[in-house]
Amino acid sequence: MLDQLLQGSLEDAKSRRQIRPYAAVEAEALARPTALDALAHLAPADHIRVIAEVKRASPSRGDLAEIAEPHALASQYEAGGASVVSVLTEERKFKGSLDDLEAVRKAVSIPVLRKEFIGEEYQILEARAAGADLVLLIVAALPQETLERLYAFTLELGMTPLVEAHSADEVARSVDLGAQLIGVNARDLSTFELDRDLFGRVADQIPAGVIRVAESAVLGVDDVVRYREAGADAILVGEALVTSDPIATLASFLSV
Ligand SMILES: O=P(O)(O)OC[C@@H](O)[C@@H](O)c1c[nH]c2ccccc12
Repeated sequence: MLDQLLQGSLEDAKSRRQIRPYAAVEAEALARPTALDALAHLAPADHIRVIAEVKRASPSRGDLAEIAEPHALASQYEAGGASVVSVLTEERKFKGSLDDLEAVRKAVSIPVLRKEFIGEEYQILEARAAGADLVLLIVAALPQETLERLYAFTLELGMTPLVEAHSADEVARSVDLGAQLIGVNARDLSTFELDRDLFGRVADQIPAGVIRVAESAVLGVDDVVRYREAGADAILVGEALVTSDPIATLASFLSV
């Protein structure tokens, strides 16, 4: 499934590239104002940091919310105290788009993450051209060499890579990369199975000073407390926010 998602994202990028060639997107990316310092926004604090996600649907959970105005939702996230907004741009299964990302960028002044199945530089340039400050790099989707290349490319553009792991081995690969922001996804992107204890088992492998993000299946305050106790600096939350009053839900999470 993960491979299928990556191949789909790469095919869609290829179609866009027919219309907006590499050099054109590169020029746009380089003309953007400097990316925001996401690590500063996510620095450990006396409350948990929230990366709030604009997410319409997922292959594991189906349709979640219509979200006709992603920029309005993102503004609520910012008003509610989110540190970063994540925008799913994958079109086929998550019903997102780069247009969503651009609209969100215009609406908020906190950092914005492009959430996509990234496998080549072009997608990272597109992210920067649309105003993203961070991109997701999924360890399970990429050979280490490609991961290293895309990681370095992201840094060259002044952006922050969020490196996502789903096992002890993948956390080790993220640490080897020198990642400063590591996400542990409770959901296996190949089987969609949830492992809510994974973060707690691997958190100690992440060196001090690296920001630790617990991703997926945070539905209520109890989950936030559990992740906080296990050492999470931040959580990445989609479903719980798009299916509730986001301001109230954020307030409850930030009170932990
Ligand atoms: O909606 P949730 O369960 O709160 O999950 C958010 C986020 O962690 C999830 O969307 C996610 C984490 N890693 C990903 C990689 C690709 C697509 C989606 C994801």
